[in-house]
Amino acid sequence: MTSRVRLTGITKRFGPVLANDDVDLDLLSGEVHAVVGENGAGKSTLMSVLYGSVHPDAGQIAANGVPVRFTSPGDAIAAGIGMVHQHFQLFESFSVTDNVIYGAEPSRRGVIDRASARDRVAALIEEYGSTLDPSAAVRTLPMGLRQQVEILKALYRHADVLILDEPTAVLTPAETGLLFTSLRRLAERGVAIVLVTHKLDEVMQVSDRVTVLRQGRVVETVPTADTTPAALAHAMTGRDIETAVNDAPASPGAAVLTVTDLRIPAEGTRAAIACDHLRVRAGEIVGIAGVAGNGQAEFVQAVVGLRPASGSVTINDVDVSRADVRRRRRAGMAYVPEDRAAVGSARALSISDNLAVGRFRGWLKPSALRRHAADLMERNDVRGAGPEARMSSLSGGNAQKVVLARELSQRAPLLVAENPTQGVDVGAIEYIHRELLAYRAAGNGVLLVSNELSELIALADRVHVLVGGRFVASFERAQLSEGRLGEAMTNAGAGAGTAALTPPEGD
Ligand SMILES: Nc1ncnc2c1ncn2[C@@H]1O[C@H](COP(=O)(O)OP(=O)(O)OP(=O)(O)O)[C@@H](O)[C@H]1O
Repeated sequence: MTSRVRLTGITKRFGPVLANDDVDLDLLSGEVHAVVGENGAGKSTLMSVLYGSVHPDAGQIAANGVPVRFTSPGDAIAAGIGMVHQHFQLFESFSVTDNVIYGAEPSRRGVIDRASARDRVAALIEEYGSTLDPSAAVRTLPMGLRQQVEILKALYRHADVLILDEPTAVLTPAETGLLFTSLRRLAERGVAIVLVTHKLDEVMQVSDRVTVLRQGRVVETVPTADTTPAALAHAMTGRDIETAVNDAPASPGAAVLTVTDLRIPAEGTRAAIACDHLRVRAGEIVGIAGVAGNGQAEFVQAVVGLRPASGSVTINDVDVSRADVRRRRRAGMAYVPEDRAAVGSARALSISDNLAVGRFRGWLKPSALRRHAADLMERNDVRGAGPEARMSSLSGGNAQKVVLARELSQRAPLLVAENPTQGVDVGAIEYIHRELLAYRAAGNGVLLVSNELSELIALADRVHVLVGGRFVASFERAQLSEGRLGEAMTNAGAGAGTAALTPPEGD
């Protein structure tokens, strides 16, 4: 295999942080190359350098052996480099075709040549082996197909280097399988694929080689066949990672959350959401499993007070059915939202301010706030420039740790945690899982919504499965397995009508 793009000696500093330190990365035509590392190790920075959106302080890029300089993503795209962002950049109301061609429409005598655009997109869809309907509006598509639109956008622009940033975070297991088959096919046709991910089992499954970054430096680049997930985790963190498991007997106390007859009407393409009864008791972790987009986000919003719903919600014996988030928090709720950038944090404020939100009342000395922040950052291993750095300067995983640290430190009787380990590294997952188990052991209750079945199986005392807005099945801890949960999640059509009621547990 020949070198398609070679990065040599890439160095990038953000103030005091050395995000990339003399990094070499050689991407070969026809390989899937995984890039792994802890949160803040410099993966996104390196990819941004490759995509022309970050300018390195030092280092060179060569494309097909020829030195190039990227001053913008436009230059990188012109050099055949495509990026599939973690958060899709699509127009919801546009069709698949219009999204793919947007900004690169073929024209004939100054007029958009729709016929040739349609033909090319149809040919690409076929070549990619996709089932996409080119005229479908993107808003009607599930995540896996939206992602295909993003990939087709890059291929339409003739990309033969494809960067994918955490591409499976929002996919179902089946969609992930399809994506990997497609990636392997693209690689066989000579495309160089870079996969940035925290999921080491996926690295093992799909990649040919893997580069490990640690604190801005390359630790190693190895053939995937010559390594193991444990060895990669050790290379990333410098220590052995142990998985935390809920093995302490449950001794649940009083209910800290009771949801009864909750209803959210259907909206647009989203089905109505119904929950007849769900309860979280002190000292237990109750999981909600389901594929993203099946109503989990809306259900959580209704529980925490961000979305109106009929029915009743009680937190710690206080009826909060009509209360806003603030009053629910006062009743004893902490909340780790999935979208920590938009909902969980104020990106323009400092880390210190973000850690203090909702924690203190009255007047506080800035020095005390800073000490509190420095302490929480240290205990939670938040890697950034310091308490006064802006939240927006943190890497994704470190931003998540800040939100989690703040919410856990409230020691509220009820914690609602929505995909708390999405985008965080193996070491942080271990840490967050231990913290959630400690929260349970301290006699608090956790409602854990997660797309990761392994997370629910490791931690939850009971799991409810949500499909198409309805709770279709419930499993006690002893019954939990990937097979059972996966089956309940995919048998939506069969199960939804018959088992829509969540049985009241022990009532
Ligand atoms: N625009 C920026 N301003 C200041 N610091 C930054 C900026 N971008 C990145 N950093 C810092 O550079 C370091 C590397 O960040 P980067 O986002 O590349 O890490 P990452 O490996 O992608 O992490 P994650 O897995 O959490 O996404 C981090 O310490 C981060 O705080």
